[in-house]
Amino acid sequence: MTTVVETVVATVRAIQAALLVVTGLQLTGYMWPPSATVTNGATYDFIIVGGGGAGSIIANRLTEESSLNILLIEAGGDPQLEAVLPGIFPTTVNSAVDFNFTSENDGYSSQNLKNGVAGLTAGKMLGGSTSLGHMNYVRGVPNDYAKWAKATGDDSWNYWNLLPYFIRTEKLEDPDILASDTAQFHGTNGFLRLTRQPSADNTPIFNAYNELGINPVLNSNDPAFAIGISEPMLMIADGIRQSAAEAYLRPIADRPNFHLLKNTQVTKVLFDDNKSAVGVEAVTSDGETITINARLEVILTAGVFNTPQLLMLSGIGPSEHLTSFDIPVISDLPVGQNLQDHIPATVVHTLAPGEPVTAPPNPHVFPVPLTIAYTALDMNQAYPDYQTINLVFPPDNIASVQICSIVFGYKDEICQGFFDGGSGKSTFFSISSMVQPESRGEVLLRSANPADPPVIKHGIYSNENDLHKMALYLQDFSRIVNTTAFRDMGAAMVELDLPQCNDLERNTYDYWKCYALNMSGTIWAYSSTCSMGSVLDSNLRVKGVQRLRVADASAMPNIISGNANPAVMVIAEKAADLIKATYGPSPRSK
Ligand SMILES: Cc1cc2nc3c(=O)[nH]c(=O)nc-3n(C[C@H](O)[C@H](O)[C@H](O)COP(=O)(O)OP(=O)(O)OC[C@H]3O[C@@H](n4cnc5c(N)ncnc54)[C@H](O)[C@@H]3O)c2cc1C
Repeated sequence: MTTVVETVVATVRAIQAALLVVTGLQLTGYMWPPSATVTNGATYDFIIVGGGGAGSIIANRLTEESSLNILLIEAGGDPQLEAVLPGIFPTTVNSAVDFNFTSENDGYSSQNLKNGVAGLTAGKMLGGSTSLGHMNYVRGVPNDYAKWAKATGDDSWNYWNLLPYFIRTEKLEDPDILASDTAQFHGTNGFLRLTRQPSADNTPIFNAYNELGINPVLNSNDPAFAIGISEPMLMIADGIRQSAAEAYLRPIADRPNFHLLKNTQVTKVLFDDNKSAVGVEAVTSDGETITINARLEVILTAGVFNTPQLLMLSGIGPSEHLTSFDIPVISDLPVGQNLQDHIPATVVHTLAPGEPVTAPPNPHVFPVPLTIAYTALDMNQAYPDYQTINLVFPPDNIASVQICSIVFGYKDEICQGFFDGGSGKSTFFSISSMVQPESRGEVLLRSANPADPPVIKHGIYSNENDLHKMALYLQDFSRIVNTTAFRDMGAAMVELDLPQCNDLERNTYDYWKCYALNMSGTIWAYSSTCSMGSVLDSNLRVKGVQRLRVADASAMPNIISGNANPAVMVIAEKAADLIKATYGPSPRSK
């Protein structure tokens, strides 16, 4: 007999196939800048590789200087309907607009995920992962950025010096926050429109957290906020996803100095004898290999997995690893070596029928009521230990299966267990993630062929201390079921059949440790594979070579405790300023 999970997965696959057909109609084509005609041997002042979260911003800012000619090269094409409508993000996973990377099965962690691996989704289209991400906008705490300043030895990377960049990016449209004392920390004239989606359904959740000593917070981007629960800002406005493509590329479509080459994969950065980056090699949509010259700089913004792969293919990386693929070494650097990710595990509670009442689905909004809590075992800490994303699903709602099976990639029997356990009731779906992991993974070359995906060793729980801490965090979170607010809603945790943990007494440290080890995958906050301080200097320049920068999520020295994208945006905004400062107002004279 076909299970609910199998039916839902088959339905999503059918929707994806239908959307692929709709793609041919190019319904969203009018929204995006057209592709330029770029001939073999053409020259631009700057070449930006990757039109995602960071690359779109840098393209926007550099083309503000009318004397500069900018080429942005993007491996994917236009974001289609599923990437524009915020409510149907699960249909983008494992589709044509996802690079579909996975971690390697380490035979240890993530064993209750399909094939024992985490699905490391990465967007392949204009806007990159911001065109398929989950649109939450939480910057993290000043302590995160203090670590950046320490790692780089450059105070310009601390939170307070980055604050003008946060402000510059934002166009906050939430009336409550704008009327509050914390409005001073936000911008209203930037490109990125931000809203919130308060819901009465979250009230019991706030009450439960309050009982645990975790207070409701209006603004999760208040720099004084480290511990608390809030309805976060969302990168959604007027029913449209505010991807980097929507926010930063659409408005510059008509700039004559902006050139965009879509559906083209850069395969190598080219250097002269002085180790100066002079251009790139790329494969166009019709399979032609071309070279394009950069008069001033090449800027890599291909994301956490592709940027290190591209660097290594170009001779920049760990020398022994490159030599094993007969790649001549130009600069021996620990590229790919510092991969970090939040470490999440999902717990589901059922609520009594009718508790709470949720609105019908609407593709223009975030699909369910959402809160994010930041918690620490030591409540006096200036930074959180773990984050819990709380989603409330109406009874027998298949969206919960989509999130479980497609987005998180849990095995069918796990998602069926969640679904059956919640039958006839609303469910409270909580994803608790360690936000300051000590574990590290790595990105390696699979071969010297750019068409082969990189080897990604996710590395979660490679540091045993993380597993110990995660057990404590899940045990800490489990207290919620005993709050009056949850008891009033008849809440009960859904018991899963976890072969690895079934012999352990429920709710003990050992049980949660087993649960964490087997239920943890990814929450897509990956960062730091080409970190400032080791691979890059604090001006985002690749060490040991000239005229080459990296300015995407891979540049972070360490992961931040919020969502990744706000941090990526400030890196990109600052990169643009650094580049403008280097080349001055008349770059052609340099
Ligand atoms: C499923 C998911 C959910 C997320 N949810 C959130 C969230 O709720 N909030 C949040 O803040 N962050 C979220 N993130 C993270 C956020 O989207 C990323 O941190 C951010 O997009 C990273 O920006 P980037 O520029 O480093 O990479 P990307 O945005 O991934 O952009 C890289 C771009 O480079 C292109 N590219 C790659 N290789 C090449 C090549 N060789 N040649 C040419 N182009 C190339 C890609 O196609 C892509 O467009 C999420 C991410 C994912 C995957």
